[in-house]
Amino acid sequence: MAGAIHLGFRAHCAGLTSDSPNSLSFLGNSWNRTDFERCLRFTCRRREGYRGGRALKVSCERGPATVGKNEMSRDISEGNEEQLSIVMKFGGSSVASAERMREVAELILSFPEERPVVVLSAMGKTTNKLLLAGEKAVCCGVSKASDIDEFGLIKELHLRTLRELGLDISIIDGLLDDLEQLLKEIAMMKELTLRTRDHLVSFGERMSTRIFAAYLNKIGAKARQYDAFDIGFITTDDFTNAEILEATYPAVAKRLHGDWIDDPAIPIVTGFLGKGWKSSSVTTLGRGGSDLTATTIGKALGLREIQVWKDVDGVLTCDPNICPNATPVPYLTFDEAAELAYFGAQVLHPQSMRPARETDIPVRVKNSYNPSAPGTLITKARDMTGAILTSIVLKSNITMLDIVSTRMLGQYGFLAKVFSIFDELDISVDCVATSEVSISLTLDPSKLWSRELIQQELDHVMEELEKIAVVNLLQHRSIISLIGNVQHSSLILEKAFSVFRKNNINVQMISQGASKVNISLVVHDSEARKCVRALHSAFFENGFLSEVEADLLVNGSAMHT
Ligand SMILES: Nc1ncnc2c1ncn2[C@@H]1O[C@H](COP(=O)(O)OP(=O)(O)O)[C@@H](O)[C@H]1O
Ligand SMILES: N[C@@H](CC(=O)OP(=O)(O)O)C(=O)O
Repeated sequence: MAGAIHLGFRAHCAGLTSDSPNSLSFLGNSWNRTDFERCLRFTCRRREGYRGGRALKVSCERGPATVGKNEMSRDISEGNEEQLSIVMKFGGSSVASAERMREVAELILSFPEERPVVVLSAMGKTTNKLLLAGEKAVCCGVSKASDIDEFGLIKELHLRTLRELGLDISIIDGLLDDLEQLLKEIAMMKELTLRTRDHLVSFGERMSTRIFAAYLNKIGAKARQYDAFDIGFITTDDFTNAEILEATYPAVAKRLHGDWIDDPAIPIVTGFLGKGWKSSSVTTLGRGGSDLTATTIGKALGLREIQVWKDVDGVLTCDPNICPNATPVPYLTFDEAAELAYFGAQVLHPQSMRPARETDIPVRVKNSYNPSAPGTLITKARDMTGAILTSIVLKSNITMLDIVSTRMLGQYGFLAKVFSIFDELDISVDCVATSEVSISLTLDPSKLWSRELIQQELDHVMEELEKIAVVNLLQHRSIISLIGNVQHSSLILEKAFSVFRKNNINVQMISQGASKVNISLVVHDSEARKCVRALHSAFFENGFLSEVEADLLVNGSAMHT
C-alpha cells in the first residue's frame, strides 16, 4: 500500500502536536489546514496482538516521505513492565464526597500491580447543578448571579470536600472565581449558548480531578492532573455532543505515555471534555461522556483493560429504577453493550463501546460501592450457547412516523426518497419497519443528544414527506428493546407477546436489526414502564429463562412451550 510505513510506537505518538486549524505539526512537518483535514483521515491499525509496545503500521495520505527518520528511532520495548496498564473510570456517584474519594483512592491503590490511568466525572450531581445555575443566570440579573442557589451548593460541596480531605483551598479557588465570573457574564448576556454551556459544565470535571489528584499526592501516591482538552482530545465543534476525531489517539498517547516515561505519576484525567478542532473551545461528549473518555484512552494507549466503576453491580437485566429486581449480566459482547447503550440504558454512554471494540480491549463494569461483586465483562465474543435474553431497555418520549406512499404498489424508489429527506434534514432514524408502499419509523433526535426534535423541525419533515406520502405523526411513544440472542427470536417474541396480550398492550411496531442482538418494539409511553416490568418478571423473575437455557444446553434446542 502506498504510504504505508512501520513506525516505532513513540514515533506514532509523536503525531499531532498542535491543533490550531491553520498550522500544526504532524510527525515533525508543518501542515496547512487542508493537509490537517487529510491528516484527520489517517488510519492507524493495530497489528494482531498489539499491546502498546510493538511497531504500528501507519498509513497516512502524505506518505512516508514526510516522516522524519529520527522520529522512528525511539521505541518502547515490548513487555515493558512499567507501562500504563489499565483505565479506571469513576462516575459522579463514585466521587460524590470526601468519603467516596477516600474509598476510591483506596480502591485504586489496592491494585498495586496495575498502573492505571484514572478518568473522573464531576462530583455527584454537579453537572446538573451547573446547568441549572446557567439557566438561572440567564434571567436573574448580574447582581444576583453570585447568589444562585446551585452555585452556592457547588461551592459548598467542593470546599467541604477539600476541608475533609485536609487539602488547601488554593487547589480550586481560581476555578470557583472563574465559575462565578462566567455566571455573571451569562447574566449580562442574558443567553446561554451551547458553547457557553460546555464551558460552564467543564468546571465540574476540572474541579473533581484537581481535588482527587491533590489527595493522592497528599497520601503519598504520586498523581498528575490533566484536562482532556489540553492533552489532545480533539473533537468536532458540535457543542454538548461533540465527536472525537481520529487525531485524538496519537496525541493522547504521546502526552500520557511521554509524561509517564519521563516522570511516572498516576494520570488523573477529566472525563467528558474535549477541544473543538476549529473553535479551540471546550466541548463535551454528551451526557455520561466520561465512559467514552475512558475507552478512548484505552484505545489510544493500547491498554489491557478498561474499567468503568459505577454505583450498580454491573450492567443489569433492566434499569433498576424501573425493575428493582434487576440482576447483573455477567458477560456481554461489544455489540450487545452498544445496542443496549444506544437504545437508552443510562449505564453506558451510547458511543463508548466503539473505541474498545475497534481495538478489542475488554471493558469491565464494576461497582465502586461493592468492589468484590464480579460486575459485567464486555468482550468481542462470548459463549452464546445458552444465551436467550440478556437485558430489557426502555427509551421513552420517542416520535414515530407512519408513512404510506400515495403511489401504487410496485413503485420503486419510495424508500430511497423517504430516506433522502431525512438525510437532507440531518435527522437520523432509530427503528424501521417497511412494506413496499409504507414505512413506520422512529426518529432519533440525538444527532444532537441535548435537544429534543423541536416542533418546527417536525413540521418541516412532515411537509417534505407529504409531497410523496400520507404521513401520520405519533408522539409520546417508547421503544422497548429486547437485547439478546436473536437466533431465538421466535421464542423471545412468543413469550413477549403472551405478556403483551395478558396486559392488554398493543404493540405499534416491531423491528429486528441486522445486528442480531436486538428486537425493538414500540408501545405508547403511558404503557411502557408497566410493560417493561411485566416483561422482566416473565423472562427473568420466575425461572423461565433458566429452564429454557437448561433445555438448550442439554438438548441443543429450546423444548419449552
Ligand atoms: N441496564 C442497566 N444496568 C445498570 N444500570 C442502569 C441500567 N439502566 C439504567 N441504569 C442506571 O444507570 C446508573 C449508572 O449510570 P451512571 O449514572 O451514568 O453512572 P456513573 O455516573 O457512575 O457513571 C445506575 O445507577 C442505574 O440507575
Ligand atoms: N459529568 C458528566 C459526564 C459523566 O460521564 O458523568 P457520569 O460518569 O457521572 O455519568 C455528566 O454528568 O454527564
